[in-house]
Amino acid sequence: MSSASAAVPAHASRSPSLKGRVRVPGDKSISHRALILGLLAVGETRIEGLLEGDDVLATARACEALGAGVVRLGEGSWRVRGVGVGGLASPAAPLDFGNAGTGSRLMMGVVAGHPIEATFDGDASLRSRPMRRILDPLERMGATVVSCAEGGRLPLTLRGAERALPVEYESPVPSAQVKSAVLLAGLNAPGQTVVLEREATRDHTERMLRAFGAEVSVEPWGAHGRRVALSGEPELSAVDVIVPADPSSAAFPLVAALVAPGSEVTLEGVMTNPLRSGLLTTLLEMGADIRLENAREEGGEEVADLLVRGGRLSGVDVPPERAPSMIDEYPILAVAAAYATGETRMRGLHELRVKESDRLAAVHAGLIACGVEARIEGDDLVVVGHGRVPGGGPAIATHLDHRIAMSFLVMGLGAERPVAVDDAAMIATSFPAFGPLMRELGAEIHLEAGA
Ligand SMILES: O=C(O)C1=C[C@@H](OP(=O)(O)O)[C@@H](O)[C@H](O)C1
Ligand SMILES: C=C(OP(=O)(O)O)C(=O)O
Repeated sequence: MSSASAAVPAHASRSPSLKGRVRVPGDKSISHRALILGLLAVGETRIEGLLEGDDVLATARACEALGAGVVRLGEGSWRVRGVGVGGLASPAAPLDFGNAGTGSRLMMGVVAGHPIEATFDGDASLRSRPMRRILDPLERMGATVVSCAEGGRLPLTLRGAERALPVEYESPVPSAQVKSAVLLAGLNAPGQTVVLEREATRDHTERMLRAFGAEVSVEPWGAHGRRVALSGEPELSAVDVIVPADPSSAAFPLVAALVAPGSEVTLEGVMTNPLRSGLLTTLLEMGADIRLENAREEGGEEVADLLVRGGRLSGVDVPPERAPSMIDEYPILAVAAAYATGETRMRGLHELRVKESDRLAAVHAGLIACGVEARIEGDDLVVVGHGRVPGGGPAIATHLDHRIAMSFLVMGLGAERPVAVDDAAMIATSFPAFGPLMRELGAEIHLEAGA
């Protein structure tokens, strides 16, 4: 459905020390959720610091199509006039989610809980991603898949339940998107909807549902998991949401400062929610000089300023149970590992195969193209760092994946020869100001067409 936009080739070359103080844009997960809960609440939700990336803008359009009044007042400042749980209308046209897994999957949960019908579509990357993990629990709650592409993929038409049923659902995959879709469907079901997760995943939906007035209980479950229970049919009331800076975007200037010698960079107000902080834990284990300053709370989330200084890194073993707290950060961790000394083994990365691209394969291929020693062993990625990266290979294939593009551009900042990527256009999905922000710090990153 989304027409393929023209590719934007880009390259990065060895840069002087990075210096400065910057704030990366608002968190993508929280931005999607703020709009969606704004749609489901009664009254006007005021959002400050919304990420204005393509993924989130697609969710804003979908909220409008389902009945919300959505207005942009200024940079990051948005208002959503909601229709309330139960008040949604069938959209007149298919909902185009572009590249966004989170937006499409969470909205499937919303639609599943209402007696309405909607068609979901997206770009070639989103059309290739598995949706059965979402559809299985939603069908149990009473939704019907009217039509879909092979294997339950997009384009897909979903008819929501006439009367949604509460479920107790144990997700076979560690996924905040699955958990969130079930909870959002459960909003319009009587009684308790329960999600059991063997490994705790990001908890923004639970936190925000509470802030909007829903009753949500969270208890430990198993060795690393949680039991999340929502009381259905709450009246959600509009609140003000302040979106903290996205740790998954901060990861790029953070690792850039670590690999460009002599760098000193401060990243302001980065969210430090423990369920999003696996990269920070891992980099500290590798010996990175990162200080958390001015720790505080913003909009119901912990945040801190991160002061990062370049220096030596050592290889480490990253345990599989850490994966949910850094699932989107493995591509950029692989870059840090390439500049480290010794072997880094990242364990249990099966979920990386079903992101915007097969990130395990894409990262491995990119590392090899940059002259870095790396191998895949089962679900593990092993990177053997020698403290230097040759670079200079063919353009890295990014497969419509923003994080692959940004990771390999950061790779180029310390490499002996420039690193090129075939297409940086998708960076606009999560971090539209990546190029200008990195250049402000002194990074030699150049995107064609002035992006
Ligand atoms: O819930 C969310 O906001 C997200 C959950 C994760 O996906 P999974 O739920 O598929 O692990 C993550 O990769 C994605 O970028 C955002
Ligand atoms: C996996 C990601 O996002 P989504 O699933 O929303 O496409 C990501 O941003 O890295």
